[in-house]
Amino acid sequence: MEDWAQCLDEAVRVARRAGQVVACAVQQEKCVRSKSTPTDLVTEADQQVEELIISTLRSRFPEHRFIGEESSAAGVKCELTDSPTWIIDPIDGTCNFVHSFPMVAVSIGFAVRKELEFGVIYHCFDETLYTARKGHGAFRNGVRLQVSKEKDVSKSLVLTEIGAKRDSATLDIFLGNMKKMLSAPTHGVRIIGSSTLALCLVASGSAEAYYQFGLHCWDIAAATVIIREAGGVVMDTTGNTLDLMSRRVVAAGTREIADYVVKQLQPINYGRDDSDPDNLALTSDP
Ligand SMILES: O=P(O)(O)O[C@H]1[C@H](O)[C@@H](O)[C@H](O)[C@H](O)[C@@H]1O
Ligand SMILES: [Mg+2]
Ligand SMILES: [Mg+2]
Repeated sequence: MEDWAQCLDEAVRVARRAGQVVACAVQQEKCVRSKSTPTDLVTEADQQVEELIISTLRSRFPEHRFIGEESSAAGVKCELTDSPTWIIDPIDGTCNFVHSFPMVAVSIGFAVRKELEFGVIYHCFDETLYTARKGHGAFRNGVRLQVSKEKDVSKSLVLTEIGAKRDSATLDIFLGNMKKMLSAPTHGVRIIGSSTLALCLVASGSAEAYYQFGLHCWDIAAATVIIREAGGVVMDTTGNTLDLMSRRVVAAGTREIADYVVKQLQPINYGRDDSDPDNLALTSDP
């Protein structure tokens, strides 16, 4: 039985270090560019922090593989194999980072034989550390986490994120999905600009559900372990098993709330993280 505790310890160390770099960089002048769309932002800090994380981990674990948001943006193939693989979002909430809006995290997930083994998410503004290892529970600053056990959707708070596509057809579907949630009626819907921190709020029992089309494997990986180890469910937006590379997710404290959310959603097609670049044309149709 492999023991990945050493890898988890290293992930915590480098996440904290990366988080401190982000917390310093947020006060500096930023060079902002866009990637897939004008609202899909990236800064030099995203690239430098990813380089810091990957170079640190690669020096400790040279035989491991790495999937990073900014490496993928630079053309490195996003491929999950059976090898021990680190799945990294160096700055989750880059738009928030650009605006100094205090919801920004470093997310480091780890998978072996395509199974998620542990996740670490560090909230850079308030130094909150979320950790979870498969079979060992989920924690926030060392205190065990428990999801909300609410089954009644009319007593639920639901979180989502907008995603990068802002064409009219996509926005109609996005707003239609939000209208379905608001007219359930749920207590409310919140968008905080960081999918990983939103998912950690579900793991903490501070919200009952999260759904999104358009996030990536590096947004989902670490948070999935944290929610599952806090007693929650993470699945595909069809209600089937989670597909880490599918760019879509539903997460909830209870299966009942997850199933309700799944039934309301109209899909938005963002393609896949592991599709070839020439398949990206598929993502033009919502
Ligand atoms: O690019 P970063 O790492 O900031 O991640 C965000 C995505 O860019 C958004 O599309 C998505 O909607 C979420 O806000 C996600 O956190
Ligand atoms: Mg990011
Ligand atoms: Mg992200």
